Amino acid sequence: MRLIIRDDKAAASRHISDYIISRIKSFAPTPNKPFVLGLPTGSSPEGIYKNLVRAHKNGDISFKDVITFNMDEYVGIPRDHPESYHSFMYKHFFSHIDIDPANINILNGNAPDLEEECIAYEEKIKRAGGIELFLGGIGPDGHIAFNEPGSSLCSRTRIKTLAYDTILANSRFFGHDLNKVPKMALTVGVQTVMDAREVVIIITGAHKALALQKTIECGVNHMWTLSSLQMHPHAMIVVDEDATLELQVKTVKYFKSIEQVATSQGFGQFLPSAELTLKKRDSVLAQLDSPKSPTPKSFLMAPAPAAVAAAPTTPDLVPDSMQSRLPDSAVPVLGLGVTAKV
Ligand SMILES: N[C@@H]1[C@@H](O)[C@H](O)[C@@H](COP(=O)(O)O)O[C@@H]1O
Repeated sequence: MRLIIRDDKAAASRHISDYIISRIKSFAPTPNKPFVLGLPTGSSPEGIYKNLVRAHKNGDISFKDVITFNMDEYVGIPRDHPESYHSFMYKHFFSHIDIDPANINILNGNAPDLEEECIAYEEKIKRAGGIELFLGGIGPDGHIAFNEPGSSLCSRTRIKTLAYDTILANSRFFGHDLNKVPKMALTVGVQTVMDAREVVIIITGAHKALALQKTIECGVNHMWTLSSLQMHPHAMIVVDEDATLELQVKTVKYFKSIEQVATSQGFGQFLPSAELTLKKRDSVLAQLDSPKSPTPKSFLMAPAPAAVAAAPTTPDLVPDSMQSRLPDSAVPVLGLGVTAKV
């Protein structure tokens, strides 16, 4: 998991919108190979949508060959209700970009058979080839989509009763009247999110600091459903400084240094395309199976001690802020050809 820490919400949003744009561009979607994007609602992603709309208007990105699947929708309020997630998505995103309306998928909280609606949604995701990147936010209790505390970490799209905390948190959109907040929703499951090839989450504000701490520093736990991301091979959480308030200083420094070192080495959040990974795998298997290419004997031999001792230190591997923490003399590190100061 990557944790990216930015000074404030605007910078965190910018990081994510730039990242989504570069992912879509490098994927180079076509009508036959669309980019499948999972999307959230809420105040957290508003800045991201604003940036994506601006980039589209500047001619920097097209959503023509992008298929979207939204995370969730309330049950029982009209589609055109100003607080429905349909309305939210059109207001903040879909009405301002060149997406084909046929490519927009949002759960229908007024479907005659809600269970069928959920089954069909999972099937549609599968038929679209699976979600390439799922963007999400979280509730203060650590829920992802509407997967409230105690949700099964294997859950799929289904009908969900909302927790009192969530009803309370969302009442701000309904004139602070708890009676007006829908009590049920349709939501993708934790497993639906986990099945995405990549998950990117935005978390900002001190009121979400405990949820971030539980997600990152504690174990995988159904009471904090986002903690399931610890089991995802490509997860990135982007936060502002306020959201880190409950984290240990050590955790914050660790993730900051990881980002610094990775950037200095030219590794951002790099995700090779699924096709490229498969091609590489085929080529590796072919090499392993080929009698012509055994591992060269010279590679298997121990490195010459003189060469190890003479190897230069590699300050590039250590960010500037940590240079002063390096001890003084250089010694070889486990024959890796890398030396560190002691
Ligand atoms: N179902 C949504 C979630 O998907 C969202 O992450 C959460 C946080 O919203 P906000 O970003 O406004 O804090 O609200 C709702 O519960």
